[in-house]
Amino acid sequence: MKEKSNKGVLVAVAKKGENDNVVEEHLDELAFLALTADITTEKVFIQKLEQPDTRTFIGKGKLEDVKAYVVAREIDMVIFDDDLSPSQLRNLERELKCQIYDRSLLILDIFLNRAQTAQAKTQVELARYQYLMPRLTRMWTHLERQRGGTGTRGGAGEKEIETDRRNIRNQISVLKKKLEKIEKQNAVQRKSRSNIVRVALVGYTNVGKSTLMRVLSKSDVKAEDKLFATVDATVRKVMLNHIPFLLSDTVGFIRKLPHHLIESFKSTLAEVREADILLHVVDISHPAYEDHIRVVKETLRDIDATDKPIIYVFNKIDLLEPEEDGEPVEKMHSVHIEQGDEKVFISAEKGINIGGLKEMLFKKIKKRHNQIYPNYLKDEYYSG
Ligand SMILES: Nc1nc2c(ncn2[C@@H]2O[C@H](COP(=O)(O)OP(=O)(O)OP(=O)(O)O)[C@@H](O)[C@H]2O)c(=O)[nH]1
Ligand SMILES: [Mg+2]
Repeated sequence: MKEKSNKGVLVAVAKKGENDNVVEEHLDELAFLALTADITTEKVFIQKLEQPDTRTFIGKGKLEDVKAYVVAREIDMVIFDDDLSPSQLRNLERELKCQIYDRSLLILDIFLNRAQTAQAKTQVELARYQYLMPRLTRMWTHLERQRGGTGTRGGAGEKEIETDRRNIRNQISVLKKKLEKIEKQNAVQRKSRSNIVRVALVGYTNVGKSTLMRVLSKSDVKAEDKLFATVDATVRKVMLNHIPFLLSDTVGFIRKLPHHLIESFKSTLAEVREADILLHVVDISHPAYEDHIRVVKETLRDIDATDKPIIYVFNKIDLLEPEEDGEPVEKMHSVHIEQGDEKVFISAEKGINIGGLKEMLFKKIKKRHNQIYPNYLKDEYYSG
């Protein structure tokens, strides 16, 4: 649809005492998010501050720098790494006179573009309206007009904003009802599958979940070097030795995933919540993989998906530098996981140690399967 990608500028506040690497890491991720949304990063502005400025997020001097750059280079959007308050958003919009994004809105936009099923689409729309509700400004009407939504035309005065607010409120309740209906249908479907072992792939975004899904289920699942390639849940039936199980692939997690989004994705994430076994996929070649593990664990707690056996699947080992003597790097040995959980090192793309993973997974599946069908092996013996 777009002829050329949008030009963007990233802005972050480095809090006192915050490690430079961490700030850089977060900005790299933000640039990757921007790229996924078809925005190229032209420049990055970082300001060291005790606290973000309550009025304009960054200080006055820095804001002038950003403004000068935006004008000189015809920048389309300025993206802030932290979420902006409604008043910060309004002030920045007035000062910079271009589209202002924060992390949440960027993620919401990406989800909106990627959602395929009615359920995912409805969930994202709901989350987006809930996010926009307190932030109804000129920007909102502008955004809505761009995507042909219900925004008011022309300049948005208080009266128009009030009308928009009423429209959104109506939309929110319509979407909620729609979701309830979809969720009821899905719950019935899930119940009909309750007699089969269920395994869910979880993990940070872009770690290789869909690639692994494709390897394990020998199916054609989309994998891309972009964030949030997968937004909808996919479920496949897979046989391992003689035991069938269901494998689900779903949306990846990220730090500061907008709260509304997690809320409204709870029904998609039911696949994870109701799974018997989790495969927590980690990109061990990523410098921030430990942070990623932490974020995923927090999100799992958020959606009540704890207390399940977990296999940590450390993926992309092909990208690690081997040590001189040919031993895998020390990193692989130093990874700590909780007692009772297991870990395995693989490369989904290069097909390294998939056998090892399958063996580990099979043991867990068999155990669960025997709980569901205590007589299964006996039956097989008699029928065979
Ligand atoms: N080098 C290497 N790249 C891999 C490996 N596994 C996956 N990839 C690449 O990593 C990128 C992301 O893979 P996906 O399978 O889409 O990751 P995902 O976790 O499903 O990502 P989202 O759906 O966006 O959350 C793709 O470019 C894959 O080709 C691996 O073992 N080694
Ligand atoms: Mg995926």
